[in-house]
Amino acid sequence: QTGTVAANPEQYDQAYICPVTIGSQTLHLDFDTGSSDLWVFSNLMPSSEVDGQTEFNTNSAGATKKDGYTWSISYGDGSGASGVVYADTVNVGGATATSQAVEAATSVSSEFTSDTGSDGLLGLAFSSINQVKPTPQTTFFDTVKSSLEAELFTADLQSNGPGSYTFGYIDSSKYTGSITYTAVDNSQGFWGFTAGGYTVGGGGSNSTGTIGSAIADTGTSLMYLPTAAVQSYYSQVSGSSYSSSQGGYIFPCSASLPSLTVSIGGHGFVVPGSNFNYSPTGSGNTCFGGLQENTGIGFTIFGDVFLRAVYAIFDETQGSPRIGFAAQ
Ligand SMILES: O=C(CCCl)NNC1=[NH+]CCN1
Repeated sequence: QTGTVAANPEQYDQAYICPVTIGSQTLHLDFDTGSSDLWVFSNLMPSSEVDGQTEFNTNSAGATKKDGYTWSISYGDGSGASGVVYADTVNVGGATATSQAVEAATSVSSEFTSDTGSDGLLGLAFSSINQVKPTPQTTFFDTVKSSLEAELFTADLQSNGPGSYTFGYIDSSKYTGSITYTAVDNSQGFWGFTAGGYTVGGGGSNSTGTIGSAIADTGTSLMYLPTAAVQSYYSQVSGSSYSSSQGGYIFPCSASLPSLTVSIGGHGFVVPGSNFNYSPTGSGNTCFGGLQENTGIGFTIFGDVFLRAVYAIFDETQGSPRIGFAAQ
């Protein structure tokens, strides 16, 4: 089988939300290659923590409670959720898991309550970091992958317009040129890979360092790189500065933003300057940068700001996982 589902950006491309059918309900979930739990708002939550989201009905006929199973998760941005576990049929654009662990929230943090466009998350990292106790559950991809035409999924994220995820096949209309594959280190449960040198702007190679180990994370809005690369970038943006009150680099919204080219698997991938204007700060006609320092996160994260510039293939067809990128 295969699946194809639209990926609809929230405001400022903060996250990408996809329709998922669970039993007879359709919920809109944030597909997240940086985590491994499929969790949903549910009827078990206090109404004070729900702001218009669709709630999974744990009393529906097809939902089977997994007694004694619980979960609790916290994300890199400090948000979190917790609850209990059911099994139900989950259909993503035609790819169907007949008995998928659906983690019903009993509580969510304020970030999720206020994210009114999302009814939960669908984790697409490795099942080794699933947070269900006493027994970790498989991700949707792990549950269905043996039944897919090919054991892979792809992400085509667009700026300010619908993109898509596919399961089981590569859509050759979504990219130009060839796909560059590179090995994945999933020892920490993420789609980890090694990135090489970088160049700021279209000029010659002006980078000195290399980026090193990184993760591909559709659940993170921005791109977080080592300090040297980030300082090198903003040195080319007039009027930019680090704002401790805003918690990152900002610049005049009228600033001209250079592109950033990153070498992965020996191929240079260009992130256009426009990707680095994330959102207005709300003060002084300054804008918040889509590129920020990785200090304090512990990971270099190629989030949506990068992934919008490429077609990404998350591939387990070779036995060992690999990730592929192509220009789009
Ligand atoms: O938690 C992370 C970072 C992993 Cl290093 N990404 N996924 C996510 N989901 C919601 C917010 N962020």
